[in-house]
Amino acid sequence: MSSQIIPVEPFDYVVFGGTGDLAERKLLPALYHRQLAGQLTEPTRIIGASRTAMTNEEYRNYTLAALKEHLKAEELEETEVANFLARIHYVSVDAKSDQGWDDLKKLLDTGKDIVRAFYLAVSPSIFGDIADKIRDHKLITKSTRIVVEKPIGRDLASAQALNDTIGKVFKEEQIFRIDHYLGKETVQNLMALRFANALYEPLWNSAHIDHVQITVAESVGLEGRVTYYDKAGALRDMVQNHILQLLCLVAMEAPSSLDAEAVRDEKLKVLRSLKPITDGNVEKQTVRGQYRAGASAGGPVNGYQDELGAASDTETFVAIKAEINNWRWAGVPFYLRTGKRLATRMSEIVIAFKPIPHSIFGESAGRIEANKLVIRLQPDEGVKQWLMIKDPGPGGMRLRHVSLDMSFAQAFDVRNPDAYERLLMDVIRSNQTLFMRRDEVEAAWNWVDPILKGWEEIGQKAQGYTSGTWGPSQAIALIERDGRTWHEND
Ligand SMILES: NC(=O)C1=CN([C@@H]2O[C@H](COP(=O)(O)OP(=O)(O)OC[C@H]3O[C@@H](n4cnc5c(N)ncnc54)[C@H](OP(=O)(O)O)[C@@H]3O)[C@@H](O)[C@H]2O)C=CC1
Ligand SMILES: O=C1O[C@H](COP(=O)(O)O)[C@@H](O)[C@H](O)[C@H]1O
Repeated sequence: MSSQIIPVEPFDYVVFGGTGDLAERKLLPALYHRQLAGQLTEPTRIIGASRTAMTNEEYRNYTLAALKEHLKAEELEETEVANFLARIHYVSVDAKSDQGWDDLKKLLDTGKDIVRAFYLAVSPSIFGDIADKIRDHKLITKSTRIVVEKPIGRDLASAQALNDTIGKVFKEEQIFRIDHYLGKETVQNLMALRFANALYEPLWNSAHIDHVQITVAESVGLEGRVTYYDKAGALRDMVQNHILQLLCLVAMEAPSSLDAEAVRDEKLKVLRSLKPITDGNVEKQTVRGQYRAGASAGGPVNGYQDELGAASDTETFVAIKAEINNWRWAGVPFYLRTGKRLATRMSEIVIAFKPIPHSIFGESAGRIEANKLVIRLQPDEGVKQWLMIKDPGPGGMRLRHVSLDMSFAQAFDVRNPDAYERLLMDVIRSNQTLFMRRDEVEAAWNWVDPILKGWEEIGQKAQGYTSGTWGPSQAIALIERDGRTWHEND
């Protein structure tokens, strides 16, 4: 089964930070995949831009090396690779001086009538410089967009300042704030599951749902992003953006359509309904953790501070009991957790339904488990609905908890595209549905800021946990205090 690929109109994608990690690992491979899928049309160009001096030829070799490193050999079809490399250009540009900007303008002027996208795959500290240079060198055409990577700020004030800086040069409808989780297939499927089926929506509220769990577990550690991560920590790195976006998709009302404003209006209402976690309850409702030496699938691993080479209290794990103050969700806790160097790489959303009100089965039938809907985001994307059924056979009424499984890999014989593939093309299509609007980002910080402040004020320390486990024991206590348990990997 395959879905139809609709080509996009020709574009110039200028990737500031074209020699950086994100471009190498994600952006160039994603754009190549779109070439392979037949989605790129003539005269599309991809223009790397950063300070390093390089010729077009050298950047094509860099791109080829990135494709070889990050894609499977069978994906590198000779003709497609050659066609893709022909689209690649490079301009040495410094965000902080006038170096290279005239060259960039000259190159872009040869594609004046096509869509122009500027991707800021650079440190946020130079977003403002780049936006100003784009304006000063008159690089904005009537079909220009700008793509902004996370982190958008480190608190509400800095996010507002960053949004102001970019907003001085670009209109909101030209600004695409990436949250790559929104580009993941299963995350979009969450909307399909909720709003393309009549089955769940009547049950999707506090009358029928006991609680929700959102877990984004990583088995990797710092992965070289030491300087950034130690200043950020798990709350800023994962919760403020990805996890809150997942929470919004679970909790929002049905938007009137898939239109960007309709969807983002509904997400915003959820963010604004989150009950603040402030000094008084921050200790009870949040857990900070940091990995210590332990094991990963590849063998023994160092602790966070050994990797960092310095003492640090930055959290690499966070668990939170969040609550939403509205009619649909009053009294339904959302347990959130994310961390690095956990037992396995696994992201999932668990909708835990309430138990049946009365059992007609005797004790011999066994324990009746409450229904659960498990939406697996990665790996092994799919959906499992846990139900009670009768154990087959003549041995009387014995009940069993079993799952109806829908594995996407088995149901659809297609490659699961990387999130960036979808998002990069949505920018060209000018579709902002899967991008964050300014007010959403700021509403998310508005909820996160008091937690950060609370941690500082009460001096809440990161609890050590052994690498390769599920985080500090306090995270288990957080949910068990409420008579519930984290869903086990099955
Ligand atoms: N890497 C990842 O997995 C992710 C990254 N991000 C975000 O993406 C952005 C880029 O991250 P990443 O690729 O890891 O960073 P890197 O440090 O690997 O790359 C930074 C890039 O910026 C360029 N650069 C630095 N200074 C200037 C300047 N003055 N003018 C022009 N170009 C400059 C560098 O090239 P040169 O030195 O040649 O100028 C380099 O290409 C960051 O905001 C990060 O938070 C977000 C999610 C994931
Ligand atoms: O944005 C980020 O996401 C990655 C995890 O993304 P995934 O697609 O691999 O689940 C995380 O490792 C990184 O710290 C964070 O900045």
